[in-house]
Amino acid sequence: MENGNSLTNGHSNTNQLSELADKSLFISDSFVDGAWISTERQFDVFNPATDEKISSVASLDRDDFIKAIKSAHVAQKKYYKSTTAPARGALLRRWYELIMENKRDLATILCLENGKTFAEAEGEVVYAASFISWFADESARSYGDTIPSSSPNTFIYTVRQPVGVCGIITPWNFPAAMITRKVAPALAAGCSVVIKPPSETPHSCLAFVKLAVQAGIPANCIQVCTTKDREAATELATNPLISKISFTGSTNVGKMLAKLATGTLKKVSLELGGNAPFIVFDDANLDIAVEAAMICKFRCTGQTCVTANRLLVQKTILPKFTAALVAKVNALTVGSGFDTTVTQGPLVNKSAVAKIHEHVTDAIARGATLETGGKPLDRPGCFFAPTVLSGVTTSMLVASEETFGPLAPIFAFETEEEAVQLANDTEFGLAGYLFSRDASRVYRVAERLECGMIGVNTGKISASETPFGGVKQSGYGREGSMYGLEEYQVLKAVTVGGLDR
Ligand SMILES: NC(=O)c1ccc[n+]([C@@H]2O[C@H](COP(=O)([O-])OP(=O)(O)OC[C@H]3O[C@@H](n4cnc5c(N)ncnc54)[C@H](O)[C@@H]3O)[C@@H](O)[C@H]2O)c1
Ligand SMILES: O=CCCC(=O)O
Repeated sequence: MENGNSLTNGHSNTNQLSELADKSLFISDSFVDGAWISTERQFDVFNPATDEKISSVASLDRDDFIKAIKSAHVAQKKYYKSTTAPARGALLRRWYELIMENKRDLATILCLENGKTFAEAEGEVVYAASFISWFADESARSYGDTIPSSSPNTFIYTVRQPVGVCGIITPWNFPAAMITRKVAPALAAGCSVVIKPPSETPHSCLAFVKLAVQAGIPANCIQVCTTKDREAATELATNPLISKISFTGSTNVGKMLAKLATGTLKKVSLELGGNAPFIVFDDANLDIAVEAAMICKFRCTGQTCVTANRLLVQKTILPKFTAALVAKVNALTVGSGFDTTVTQGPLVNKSAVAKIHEHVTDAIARGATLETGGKPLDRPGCFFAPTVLSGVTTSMLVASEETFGPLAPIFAFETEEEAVQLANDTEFGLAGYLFSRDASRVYRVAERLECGMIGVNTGKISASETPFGGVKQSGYGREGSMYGLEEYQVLKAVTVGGLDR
C-alpha cells in the first residue's frame, strides 16, 4: 500500500501478446495503397505500465503521405459510384461484427499500449464499435430536400454528397474510439480516409483497419500512415486532394492544423481540450454525485477530454463531499491494467506524470490542502497516486489548464451565481456537469454553462447517439449522433428549369 492506494505488479508484453487468439492483429506496418508497408525509419512504442518496449513501427515520410492521399483520392470516386448507401451500411455492419468477435484481442492490444485497465479497454472496444453500428444504420438516412421555386417551371432539390478524401488525426487516450467516431461516418457518407494514428498507440488503429479490410471495405478507401514525423503528417492539412480534416487532440495542435487547412479551404472538425467544471449543489444526492465524480474523474486515469477538471462544491456540503470522495479514492488499486484487481492504470508517459506533479506542487505552494495521493509512484511505469486536493482557488494552474491525470481538485463556492461564474471562467467549453435535485436550477444552470455537452446528475455523457463536441476553444463540429454524418458531406442544390407543366 502507498498513500492509501494499493499497488500491484506489472505484466510483461510478451505474455500478453502470446495470448492473442489472432496474432496477425498485432501489426507494426502502415497500410498504404492497399498494402502493408514497413520503412527503414521506425519509432518505438512502450508499455506505460512497465516502461518495456512493445514494438518498432513504420515511420512514414511526406512522400508516403502523398502516395496514400493520391491512392485514397482515386479509390473514393470508385467507392461512391459503385455503392448504394445501404450497401455501405452493410460493409460497416460486417466490420462491427468482426470487431465484436475479436473483442478480447483488441482489448489486449489496447490495454498493452495505452495502459487503461483491461475492463476499460474492453469497454472502449465496444464503445468504438458502437459508432460503426450507429453509422451502419445512419448511412441510409441521409436525406435531401425539395424546395418550392420562385421561378416558373422550375424544380429545386438538394442532395448530400461525400466531401471526398478525409484526413483523420487522433490522440492516444482513446486509441480505438476516436478513430471509429470519425472513420465510420466518413465511410458511411462515401468518403475515403487517410488516418494518422498517435505514435504512442498505433497498434489498435492498425488492428481495427485490418478488420475493416477483412469486412470488405475497399482497401484503398482506408489508409493508415503511422509516423513519428509530425511535419510529414501536416500533409493531411495542406494537400489539395484532401477535402476535410478531422482532428482530435490538443488545442494548440488543432489550431495549427486549422490554420494550415485554410490554405486550401478544407472542411475542418476539431475536438480539442477541455477544462470541465463538475458542480455539486447542496441539494444534490451526494452518493450519486460522488459516484459520478469517480467515474468522470478517474476513467482512463483522468486522461479523458471530458474528465472533471474542476470539482466545484457548495460550501455547506464541502466536508461531507470531500470525506466521501477521499474514501473512494483511497480504495482505488493502481497497477498494470492486465491485473483484474486493478482499477487505475498508468498515465501514458513520463511527461504526463510530470504535468500532474507540477499541478499538485503548484496548488500546494499556493495554499491547497493535500487530502490524499500527491506524488509519482516509485516503481517502473508511469504511475501517479490518485490525488484529491481541497482549498483549490483560481490562482492555481489547475484552474486554467487541463491536468489530464488522476487529480481531483476541489474548489468551494457559496451561491449558484458564483458557481456558474467559476465554471465559465475558462477558455475551454467541452463538457460540464451539475448535480442538483431542483428542476428549475438544473434548467437554469444547464442553460448558462458554456459547454457543448452537459451531464445532469450523471458523469456518463458519451454515447454513439449523443452529439459530441465543444464550444469556445474546445473546437467545433459534432461527432456521433444524427449530426455526425453531415460533417463528412456537402450539400448540393440542383435547380431544374424549363420544365413543361
Ligand atoms: N475533444 C475531444 O474529443 C478529445 C478527445 C480526446 C483527447 N482530446 C484532447 O487531446 C489532448 C491529448 O492528446 P494528445 O496529447 O495526443 O494531443 P496532441 O495534439 O499532441 O496529438 C494528437 C494527434 O495529433 C498528432 N500531432 C501532434 N502534433 C502534430 C503536428 N504538428 N502535425 C500533425 N499531427 C500532429 C499527434 O501525433 C496525435 O496523433 C488533450 O488536450 C485532450 O483533451 C480531445
Ligand atoms: O477523451 C475524449 C473522448 C472520450 C469520450 O468519448 O468520452
